[in-house]
Amino acid sequence: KHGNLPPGPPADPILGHLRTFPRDNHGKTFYEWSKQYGDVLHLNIFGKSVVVLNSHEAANDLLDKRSAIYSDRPDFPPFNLLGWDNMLVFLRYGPEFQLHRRLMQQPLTREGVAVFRPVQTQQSHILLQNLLASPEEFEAHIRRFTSAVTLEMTYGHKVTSDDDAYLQVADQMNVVITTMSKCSTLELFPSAKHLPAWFPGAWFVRYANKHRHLIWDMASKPFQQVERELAAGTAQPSFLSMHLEDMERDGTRNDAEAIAALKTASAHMWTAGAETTWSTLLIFILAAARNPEAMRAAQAELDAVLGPGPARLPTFEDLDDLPLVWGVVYETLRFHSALPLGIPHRAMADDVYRDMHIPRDATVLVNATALARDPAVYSDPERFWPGRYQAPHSEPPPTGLGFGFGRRVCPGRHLAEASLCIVVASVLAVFDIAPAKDAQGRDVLPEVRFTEAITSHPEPFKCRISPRSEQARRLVEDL
Ligand code: HEM
Repeated sequence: KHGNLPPGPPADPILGHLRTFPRDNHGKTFYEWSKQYGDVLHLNIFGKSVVVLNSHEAANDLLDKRSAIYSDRPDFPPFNLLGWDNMLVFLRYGPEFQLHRRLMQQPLTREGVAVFRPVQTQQSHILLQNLLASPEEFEAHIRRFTSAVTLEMTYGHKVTSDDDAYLQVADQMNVVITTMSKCSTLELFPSAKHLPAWFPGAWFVRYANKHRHLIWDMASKPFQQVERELAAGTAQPSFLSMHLEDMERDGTRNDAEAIAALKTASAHMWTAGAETTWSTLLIFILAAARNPEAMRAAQAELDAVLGPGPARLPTFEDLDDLPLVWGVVYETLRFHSALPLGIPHRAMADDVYRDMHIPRDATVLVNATALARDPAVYSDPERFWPGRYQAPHSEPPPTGLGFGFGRRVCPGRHLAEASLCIVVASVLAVFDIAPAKDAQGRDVLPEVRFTEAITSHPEPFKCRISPRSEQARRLVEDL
């Protein structure tokens, strides 16, 4: 009655695509399949429909234009076990979703996030100092940047040393997030518990039970501290303090349900924002080490705006004059997404698209690898080319493939873009990033290898990060 399901590779009559479902390289495999079968693919996993969208057209048509029926989420058993099912990212579409979405979105508008600029600027300066002192530890320094920025933006808590108590809880949270995000795409399906033994086992059940208390440490202790600081009049402006002050004003401060939602939303800033921003900044460093020419063009632009040398460090006010720095940020998002298959959506009703039947309850994935190479949108897609977003080429920024679609689009995208942009501008202003050298002094280009999970980041790699000039070194030393 609804027409045929979208095409896909041949399926086993009983197991469906279970054996064909790629165990790694999901994005690349789906992309290859899409060239053969079309941009909308259908897979059957234990009788459950999985639809993979491989073009901007399909993603926009379904997730944006028909968002009224594509804004639900499937269940996420591993994360439910952790007690995270009441976090926005995992919430089913409905009134609770609306409440959490409002809480997240309100302070994080394009204009609203400007209040966090001093925190991002200060922490980016600490990042520069750390990179100068021990450049080979860039991964840890970037981790510290995202942790400190998230803690201060969410709770107004300033990290002043590595022994900071909240930083330690945050570090533990980071480990949990990284470990849990190793759940493969297949483990996200409720049918995962029926998977045969050759699939990764139910390791996450034990792991989740052991670590579920952490999120409450993260949610409760800083929350109480901000309440105390507000009472004493010493609270720094933060996501949480701004919301609590608003609630005081509209008389909802004693509404237990609203307070519980706010506590969860604050902890969620962490689980949703820190890992993704860290991964994306590592992807930037990898891209920079592999594409020094592309970076030199952005560095020339920085010198023109800041004065040669550079004469000073960039500020947020400079960013409007730095289209190539934005180009590097956009190319980083396009080069590899920290969420290569986005976060799964769920179809809330039967639908027909281009004569194809999309069944109700189908899990709908967006394949960022394919969108990054969409011939209708990007020319010469394998080339890392920050200039593609400027006139006369004016290719569109990879907002959808980076931050998602429709009513579930990432509410932290303006905050994330601000962090990415100020770090990329500051790092490129003072450092050259180059491939590591082998024993014979030859360049060793870092390989393009990423971890395979819900979130994804580069496998450990080496590169050289060194000051661009004596003036650049002094600028960082004098911070
Ligand atoms: C570079 C950094 C980031 C990237 C690449 C990223 C990407 C994404 C993507 C692809 C989605 C899925 C959208 C969809 O379902 O269509 C998402 C959702 C989400 N992101 Fe981000 N994000 C980043 C940073 C942040 C930050 C800093 C926050 C903190 C406020 C945040 C909060 C969220 C939340 C709460 C959701 C779930 C929204 C919902 O289900 O309605 N993200 N993000």
